[in-house]
Amino acid sequence: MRTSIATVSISGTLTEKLAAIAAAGFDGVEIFEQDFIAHDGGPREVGRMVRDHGLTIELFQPFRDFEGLPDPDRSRALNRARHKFDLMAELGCARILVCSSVHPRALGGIDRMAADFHALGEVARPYGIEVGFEALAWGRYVNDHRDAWEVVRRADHPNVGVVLDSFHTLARRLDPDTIRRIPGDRITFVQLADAPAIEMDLLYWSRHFRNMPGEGDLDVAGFMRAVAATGYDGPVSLEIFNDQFRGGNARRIARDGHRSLLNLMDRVARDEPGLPAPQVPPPASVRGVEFIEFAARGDEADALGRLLRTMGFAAAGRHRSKDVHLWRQGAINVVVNRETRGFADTFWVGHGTGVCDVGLRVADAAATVARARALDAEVFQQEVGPGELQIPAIRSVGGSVMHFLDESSGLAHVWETEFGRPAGEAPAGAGLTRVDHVAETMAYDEMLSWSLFYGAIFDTAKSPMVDVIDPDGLVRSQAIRTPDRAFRLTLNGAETHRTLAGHFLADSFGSSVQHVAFATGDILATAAAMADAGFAPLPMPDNYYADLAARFDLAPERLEQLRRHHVLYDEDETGAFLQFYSRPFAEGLFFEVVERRGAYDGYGAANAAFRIAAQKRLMPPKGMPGR
Ligand SMILES: O=C(O)c1ccc(O)c(O)c1
Ligand SMILES: [Mg+2]
Repeated sequence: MRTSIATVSISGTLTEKLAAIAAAGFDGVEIFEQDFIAHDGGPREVGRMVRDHGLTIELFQPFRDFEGLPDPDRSRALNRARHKFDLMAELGCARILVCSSVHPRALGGIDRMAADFHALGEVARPYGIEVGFEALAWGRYVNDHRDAWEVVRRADHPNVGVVLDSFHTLARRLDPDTIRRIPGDRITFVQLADAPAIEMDLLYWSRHFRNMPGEGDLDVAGFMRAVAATGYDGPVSLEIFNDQFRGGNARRIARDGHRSLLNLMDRVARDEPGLPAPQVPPPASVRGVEFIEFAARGDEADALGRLLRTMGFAAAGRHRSKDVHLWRQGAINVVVNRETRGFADTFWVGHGTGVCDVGLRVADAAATVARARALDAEVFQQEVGPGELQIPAIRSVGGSVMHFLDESSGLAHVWETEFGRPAGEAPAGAGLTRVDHVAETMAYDEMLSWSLFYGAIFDTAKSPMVDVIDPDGLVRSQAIRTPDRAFRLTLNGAETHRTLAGHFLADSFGSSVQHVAFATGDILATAAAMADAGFAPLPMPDNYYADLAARFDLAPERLEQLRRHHVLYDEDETGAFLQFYSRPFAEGLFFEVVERRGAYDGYGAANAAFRIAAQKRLMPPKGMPGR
């Protein structure tokens, strides 16, 4: 499969766009006419610049308002096409996209349009140019790929085919399986884009909100499966009109695009029978969180240790050769790394106290890294000391790392090997059993990147995005989880620096884990045990409990227990959710304790605004000593 991307998808000048596209590993580009016209350099120079990057110009586009016109508009349109074909000859490009007309004088008529395309095919033939007809979702007479194909079929010209664009098909909720009846050799070109499910005008949605396959809510994989079933073997190209991407980092957007295409084609090869076998290991199956590692120093490391102790964790040993300490409870391993060399040190210097490493239990650690590498992730390796295992790892959010452990390769013995403590001998403590979820905070414009990263590498599904109201702005939250819920992750995107998440980003110098939630089977017993050990929960105001009494049918004694332990409550048709929080530590990190009842699958979004307000009350005012 040849990968391609439209220049319109990337920010910057044409020169910058091409450099970013080439660096991301694409094979080719669609030259968007606007990008060419704005460039100061002729078509031969542009053609050379593209080829110097090792790229092919797969398509020139768009050619608008061509079909169904009365004369003299019709002959003018054919003349306009000749000009473009001359230009394409100089560029070195042999495919052009003609998008369906929105011209006020266009007359429609399927045979009239077919005759126009036959005539255009005759003009294109001596140039060796292929013309592809695309149905814009808002086209005047043609706005459905089935009609575009009928025009092409009746045009019956070897230089005329159909262009399929997933956005136009899926946005109009057309059944992508109708593509299966088009012969693959009549498909000139295939464009892919996803988009978030928002009800709005089609043209506006298309020009501002498209995103990479897997970043939105459309069934781009179903669309591409249908295309693959036709036998189409030409380039597959991203065409993403997105306001955020236009202003974003060109290299990151291009890398995300490449990753999304590889991921999509891998999923298609797995799901559509009869295609060549996938080249990379399958999406990794995550079994749970094996450890959370903090980089910390001095007083902050001591304070973290005290906090863990009040939460029921036991000090479970020191690393054989390093200043690294293990805390345990239930199946939870928290590692506090105080080393002044190596990766944790680098992380600490950049971020201060924070989660530098998350260890995941996976089905196959080596295969997980192989898939991540194939999807353009950065493999992480650090020199191992005496008595240490080389555990497969990759770079993750904000320069942190993610390690992978499995049963089969002996990596499960890491605790015994490095700490002299076999797994499974942890105390029950305050009743915390496992990590429920890990919450990462990032700038809003990084959220799609990281949700694609996790979605592509791991076997996960994402929940609809939720808006969380901070007193000083909006925070968006996207949850990602494995099918069995053994691993849950939330990504929180801050739009302003005045939100709690925004402060955290500023104070910890970039994206990283802001909180870790631990699960308990009995939150009131856990809260009581922690209180006995000296734990101070995040205090919630009485107003919150008065409102709970109004919203839910809770017995007064129950409500009083929740209030006493500062436990927040939510319920829906599937079950109930109880949660309480620690007070913030270091640069705004915190812990959460949760109990899920029934099949409750959320994160207490209804409580988030009140939790954030409570946390903000504990923050020292800006400009005061201590900040
Ligand atoms: O928004 C547009 O006009 C437009 C132009 C060309 C395309 O290929 C497309 O999908 C949309
Ligand atoms: Mg298109």
